[in-house]
Amino acid sequence: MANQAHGRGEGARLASNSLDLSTSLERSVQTRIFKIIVIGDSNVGKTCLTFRFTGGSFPAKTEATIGVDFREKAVEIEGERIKVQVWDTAGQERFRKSMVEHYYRNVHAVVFVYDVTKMASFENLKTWIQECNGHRVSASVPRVLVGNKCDLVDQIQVPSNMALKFADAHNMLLFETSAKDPKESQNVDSIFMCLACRLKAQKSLIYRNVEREDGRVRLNQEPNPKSSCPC
Ligand SMILES: Nc1nc2c(ncn2[C@@H]2O[C@H](COP(=O)(O)OP(=O)(O)OP(=O)(O)O)[C@@H](O)[C@H]2O)c(=O)[nH]1
Ligand SMILES: [Mg+2]
Repeated sequence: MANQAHGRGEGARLASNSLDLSTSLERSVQTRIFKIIVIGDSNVGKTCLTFRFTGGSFPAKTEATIGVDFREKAVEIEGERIKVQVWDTAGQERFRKSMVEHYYRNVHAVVFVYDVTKMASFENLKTWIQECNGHRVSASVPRVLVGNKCDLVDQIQVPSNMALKFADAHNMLLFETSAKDPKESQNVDSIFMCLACRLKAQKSLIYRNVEREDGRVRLNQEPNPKSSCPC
């Protein structure tokens, strides 16, 4: 009797263990990773923006990025857990040249950053876009423009309307924000959340098209019309 009870307990434990294992396997298999690169001149605040998004604070001190720093954040969009992998790239030519190929390989989205208090960093965006295009980044890869350091209100050199015009001409959304100002942290989050939402919707559309070709229908892959996308 005791054995039987023990046997049942063991069986139940085994079943529950294998259920746990399959659930966690399923979860890890299903977690999609979106690679987002952050590009722009040195000193515009790429490291601070990525730190604000993934760590929730403004770093007390930063040094010029060498090569790349990876930061990851798991987010949940419409019930799906997604890993946003942010590639914080180096703005200085000498610290990036051996890495450039890696930045653009299999990239899912691009964030171009300029400093609103430094006109040169805005003018250089043309060069950054050229570099991106030169690495055969597909037109379907979403791109956004970020004007950082808006907290320095007395020093602004790049007017919003000029930035908006540029963003429109390049089919990008514009975010003007500050990595430093805690009141702007939600705005910083929405840069990455907006891209993650777009990528999720894009991939859902791809599934749907493929399945139509197969002659099958899976309604649960349809994009949600009541999307919680922040943009
Ligand atoms: N006032 C203000 N300063 C900022 C902001 N973001 C960054 N900074 C400052 O700008 C400087 C450069 O920031 P980083 O984030 O290291 O710049 P970066 O673009 O990563 O530079 P590289 O790694 O060399 O490409 C640091 O002194 C930051 O404290 C901001 O929103 N407001
Ligand atoms: Mg940096």
